[in-house]
Amino acid sequence: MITFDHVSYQYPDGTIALHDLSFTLPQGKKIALLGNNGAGKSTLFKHLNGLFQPTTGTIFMEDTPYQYNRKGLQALRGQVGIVFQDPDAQLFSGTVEQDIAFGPTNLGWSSDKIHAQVEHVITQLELESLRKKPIHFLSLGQKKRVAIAGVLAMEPHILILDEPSAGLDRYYANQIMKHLNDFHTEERTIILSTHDVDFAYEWADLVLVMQDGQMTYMGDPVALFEEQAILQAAHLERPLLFEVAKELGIQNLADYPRSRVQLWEKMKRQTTLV
Ligand SMILES: Nc1ncnc2c1ncn2[C@@H]1O[C@H](COP(=O)(O)OP(=O)(O)OP(=O)(O)O)[C@@H](O)[C@H]1O
Repeated sequence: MITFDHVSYQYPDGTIALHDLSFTLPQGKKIALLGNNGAGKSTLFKHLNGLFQPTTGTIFMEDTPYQYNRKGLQALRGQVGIVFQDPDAQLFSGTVEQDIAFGPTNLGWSSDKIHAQVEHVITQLELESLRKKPIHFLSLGQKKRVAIAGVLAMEPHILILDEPSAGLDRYYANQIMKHLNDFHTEERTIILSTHDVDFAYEWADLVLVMQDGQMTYMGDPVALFEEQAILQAAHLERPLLFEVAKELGIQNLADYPRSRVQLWEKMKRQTTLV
């Protein structure tokens, strides 16, 4: 559980990117952060793993304020893993397998555990054919998958991903989401930013909306898409499934399937019954 208490952040050029944010991110949820370009999503994420320190306000892990000294940051980064929007910001070792091993090595794990973990994520993310390849020869989408593999290998309790599917083709975007769902447990929180409202509606337990450095919504994904004023201000459209339900005159949207597969099953059942 991470809590922001009146957190603001100002870049050195004077831009205020976070305005007095106070909220708690509960443990074990799948959280989608929505917001248009420049809303403050990446800036917020960089605070979650201690890369940025608030200009004013405090961030807590459980009840303990973040410590920005070497020891505090090392402990924090064992718990909070982040995948940046730009994979070049986090890949620096020679080959794919060396890069994936880098994080677990920094956590001081035994070589057996590191080896087992690296093998596991290489298989999971279908990186066998690339394992010996130098990072700088990889395509953007391949780099992104390696960056995600490197963070998954550390098994963080809180996993943050800044637009994980941007730059990936549909096959790998779906694969990544499947692996994230497998990775998610009641103890592990996944927080990702996305511009894809359809995906957020289907996937998330909890949705956050940012606009101009402020949090304008935090709550249930179904309730969000009834909030026309918030959607308009954040330039968000309604998800297709939500629109379909509305079109069909369904009143209780909370009971309506948020997954395409469930919706399809429901429609098939209804058609057979009619
Ligand atoms: N290094 C920086 N110096 C000054 N201003 C910055 C810097 N980085 C970001 N900003 C500004 O901070 C604000 C928030 O930017 P941020 O990158 O957090 O937004 P975002 O929601 O992640 O956007 P996107 O969806 O485009 O990735 C923007 O106004 C941006 O111009």
